Amino acid sequence: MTDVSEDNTLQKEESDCDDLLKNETDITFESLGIANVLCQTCAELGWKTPSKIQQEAIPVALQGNDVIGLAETGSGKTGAFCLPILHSLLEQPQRLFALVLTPTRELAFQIEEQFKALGSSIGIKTSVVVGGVDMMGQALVLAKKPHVIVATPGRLVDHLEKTKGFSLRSLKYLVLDEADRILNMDFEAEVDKILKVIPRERRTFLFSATMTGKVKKLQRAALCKPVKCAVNSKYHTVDKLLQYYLFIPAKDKDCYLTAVINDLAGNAMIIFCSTCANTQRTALMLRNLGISAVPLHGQMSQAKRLGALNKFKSASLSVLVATDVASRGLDIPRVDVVLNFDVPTRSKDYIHRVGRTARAGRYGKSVTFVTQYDVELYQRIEELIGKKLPAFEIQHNEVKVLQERVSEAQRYARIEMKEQQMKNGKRKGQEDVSDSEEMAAFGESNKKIFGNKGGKKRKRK
Ligand SMILES: Nc1ncnc2c1ncn2[C@@H]1O[C@H](COP(=O)(O)OP(=O)(O)OP(=O)(O)O)[C@@H](O)[C@H]1O
Repeated sequence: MTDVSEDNTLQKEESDCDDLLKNETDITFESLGIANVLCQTCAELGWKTPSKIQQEAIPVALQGNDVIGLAETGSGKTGAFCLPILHSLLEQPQRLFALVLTPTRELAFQIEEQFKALGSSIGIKTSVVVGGVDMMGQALVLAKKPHVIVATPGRLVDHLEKTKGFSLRSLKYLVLDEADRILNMDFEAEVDKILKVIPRERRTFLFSATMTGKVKKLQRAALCKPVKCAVNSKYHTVDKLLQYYLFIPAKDKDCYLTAVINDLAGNAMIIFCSTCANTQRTALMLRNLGISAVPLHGQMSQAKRLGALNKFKSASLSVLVATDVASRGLDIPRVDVVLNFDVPTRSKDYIHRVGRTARAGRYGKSVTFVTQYDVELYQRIEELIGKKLPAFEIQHNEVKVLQERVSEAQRYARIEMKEQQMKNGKRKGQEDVSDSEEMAAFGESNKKIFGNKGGKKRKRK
């Protein structure tokens, strides 16, 4: 469970809450109709007042409507669907009460945490059903009939088809979180299968920071007279996010990345790359420069994925290099900076990626690296968000100075990649290099290339 009051140096000047969480009309969780016992838990979590999307969606949900919730990243959408479900569960206790579908495994665990935290006083039983984890263990947990299941669609379908005695015929609530993504990620077939085996008589909630035509399609298939609760226009980024672009020659990308990391040293940052292979290569190169970075991508084992994320969350390392597997929903309050090292090919992913910072009223910064090959993609992003971004200021001559050390680090990274490929016997770009001890040791031994400058805590800018 995250704590919005957690300190974050970049955001010193922030107030306790921003417009998204501000309450100018004395609206409280009580006045929205939420049961006292749950209001008490909100207070204990430091949630003084409902966020705007919560103010909009909770009463509509409590009246028994289907809801389409559209609000900025980090604006409390999870609470907006958790609380009405928990309230309803209190009124009508039942096992296998609600199902939440999410596009990524990490997000599933995070949403479960939120249910557990908000439902701690009412003895909620939850279960996460995601791929990459033993089916048998999950089947045993499902046999105990939790109140709430948070799942990725593929694995849930596996259980529906193969696990004896498991059925969702009594389900009362279905939530599609990051709804547009679930469809984009070829989950459509799985979602359709799930819809066929759950009752028509249920409430359905769709939530996302971005909506697509495809969601409207799903809306037609699964929703019953939904009420749209939209806090902002379709493609909005939060005001406390300072967004920049950096136009650079493609051949100097790694040098510029190193320079920007140095420039922003001391901040916790997520670097987004487009492919698993580049994620891995970039993390290796940074480690070889003495910057403590770990990769997070879909070709890593689930244990390593969670390990990388937990290390980053616990502040034991400051740089996470990730694919879009980390772009949706992850709520890590300490993220100060997002670097789009590769421009996202799907413009909407930009909104979700940069939304990993500047959450719940904090400040944040993002820099998108644009090379001569990315201009069109980048222009599409500016069009989508409806603004022209300023250039990130950097001393270009200082970047050149890094060339030699970066080349050396690139060379070591290439060797490491090859070694891993040979070890794993997989084809290029499919290896599962992550933050293994082995790799950490390699990074350590190569700190001499760069000293520890990049990884060292420096005064934040
Ligand atoms: N009413 C509230 N008061 C204070 N903090 C809140 C409140 N509601 C939610 N939060 C906190 O705000 C943060 C962001 O919430 P959440 O992860 O639900 O955002 P989101 O809108 O789902 O974002 P994304 O679109 O990126 O998934 C979390 O740390 C959560 O605990």
